[in-house]
Amino acid sequence: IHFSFLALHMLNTKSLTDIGTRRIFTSDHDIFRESARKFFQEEVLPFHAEWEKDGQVSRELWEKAGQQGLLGVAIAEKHGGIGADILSSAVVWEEQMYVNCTGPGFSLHSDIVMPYIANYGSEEQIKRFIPEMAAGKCIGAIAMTEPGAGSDLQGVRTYAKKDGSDWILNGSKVFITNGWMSDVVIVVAVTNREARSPAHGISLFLVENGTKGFIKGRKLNKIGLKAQDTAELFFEDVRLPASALLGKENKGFYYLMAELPQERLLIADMALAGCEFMFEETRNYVKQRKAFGKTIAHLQTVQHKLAEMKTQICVGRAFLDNCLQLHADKRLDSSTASMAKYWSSDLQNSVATQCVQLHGGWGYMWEYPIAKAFVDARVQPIYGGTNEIMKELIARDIVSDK
Ligand SMILES: Cc1cc2nc3c(=O)[nH]c(=O)nc-3n(C[C@H](O)[C@H](O)[C@H](O)COP(=O)(O)OP(=O)(O)OC[C@H]3O[C@@H](n4cnc5c(N)ncnc54)[C@H](O)[C@@H]3O)c2cc1C
Repeated sequence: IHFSFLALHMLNTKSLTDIGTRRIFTSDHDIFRESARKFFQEEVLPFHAEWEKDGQVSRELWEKAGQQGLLGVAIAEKHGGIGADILSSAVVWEEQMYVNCTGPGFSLHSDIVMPYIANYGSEEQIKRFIPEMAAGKCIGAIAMTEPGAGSDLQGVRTYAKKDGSDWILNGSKVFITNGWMSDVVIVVAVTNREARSPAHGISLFLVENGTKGFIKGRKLNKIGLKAQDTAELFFEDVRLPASALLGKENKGFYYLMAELPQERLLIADMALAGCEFMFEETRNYVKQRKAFGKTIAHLQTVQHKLAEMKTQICVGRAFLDNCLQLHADKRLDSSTASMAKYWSSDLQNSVATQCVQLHGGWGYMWEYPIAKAFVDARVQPIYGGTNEIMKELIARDIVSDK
C-alpha cells in the first residue's frame, strides 16, 4: 500500500481540502479523489442553481455518475458494485461537500440503500437492482419515517398484510430523500401486529416505481437542500409478490439497527467536510473584504475566530478519520458512530453560523455559497436519528451493566 506521500506533513497543509494530506488514504484514494473532484466541479456545480429551482437534479446526472464509477463504490464487484472500500465512498461524500452541492442523493443511494440490498437481498434481488443502481439507471430511497413516527421507529403504522403468498401494503411515509425520483424504495412496514414488541414485527420491502397503488406526493418545500427531491410517499393497497420481501420476515428492525451506524458515520463525515469547505470559503472572503482601510483578515478578533474554528475542525477531523478507519476495519461500534454524528453535525452548525457572521450581510444572500451551506447544515442534527437520540444511544452504553 502506498500511503499519501504528503500524509506525514498533514499539519502543514495549505488548505483543509488539499488532496494527499490525510493519513487514512492511500495514493489510490488520492487518484480517485482527483477524478471525483473533477466530476463534482464540472458536472454538478455549474448546474446546481438550476436544480435548486427545479427541486431536483437531472436523471442524466445520475447516469453520468454511474458511468464515472461514483455510485455503489463500496459494494462488492461480485454483486455488481465497484468493489472499492468504504474510504473510497468517503472520498465521494467529501468531494460533494467541497462543491457545496447537496442536491444529488448519491450517498444515501450508494451507502445506505444499496448495502441493504447487497447484505440482505436474495440473489435475484441483487441481480435485478445492484448493477442498475451502480449505473445510475435505478435510483434508490429508504422509507422509514412516517407523519406520526420519526425518532420512535417502533411506532410505524405502515402495514403489510399477507394475502396468500403476496403482501398488501398500506400506509404513508414522509421526508423521503430521493423520494420523488426513486425507482426502488425500501419500505419499513409492520408485518406482525401481535409480536411481543413492535421491533419483532417489522419487515423491509422493495417497492418499485410504477407499482399500482404506490403514489408519490409532492416534493417537500424545505428551508435548505433545495435541489434534493425529498418527498412524501403513499401506499394504497399495493400488492407485492413474496419476492419483494427484503431479507427475512419480521427481521427488519435488526437490519435497520445493523445498518444505521454507517448512515451516521456518513452524515458525520459529510458534516466535517462541510466545515472544511466553509472554513476555506470564509478564509478567502476575509482576506479580500476590506473595512476601515484594511482587509478584515487583519482584525485580531477575526483571526482568533478563524484560529478557534480551524482547531475545532482539525480535532474533529482526527476523530472522524479514526472512525472511518475503524469502520474500514469493521470495528466501528454503534455508540461511537453516534458520537461522531452528534458532535460533527453540531460543529457544522456552529461553524456555519460563525462563517455567515464573518461574511456580514453578504453571508445572508443566497448567491453566496456560505448562505447555502448555512441552511443545508441545519438538517444534519435532525435526520439519521436526531442528536438527542444519539445522546440516548451513547448514554445507554455508558450506564449499561452489560
Ligand atoms: C431533509 C430530510 C430528509 C430525510 N430523509 C429521510 C429518509 O430518506 N428516510 C427516512 O426514513 N427518513 C428521513 N428523514 C426523517 C428523519 O430521519 C426524521 O425527521 C428524524 O428521525 C426525526 O423524526 P421526527 O421528524 O418525527 O421528529 P420527532 O421524533 O417528532 O422529534 C421531535 C423532537 O423530539 C425529540 N425527541 C424525540 N424522542 C426523544 C427522546 N426519546 N429523547 C429526547 N428527545 C427526543 C427529537 O430529538 C426532536 O428534537 C428526513 C428528514 C429530513 C428533514
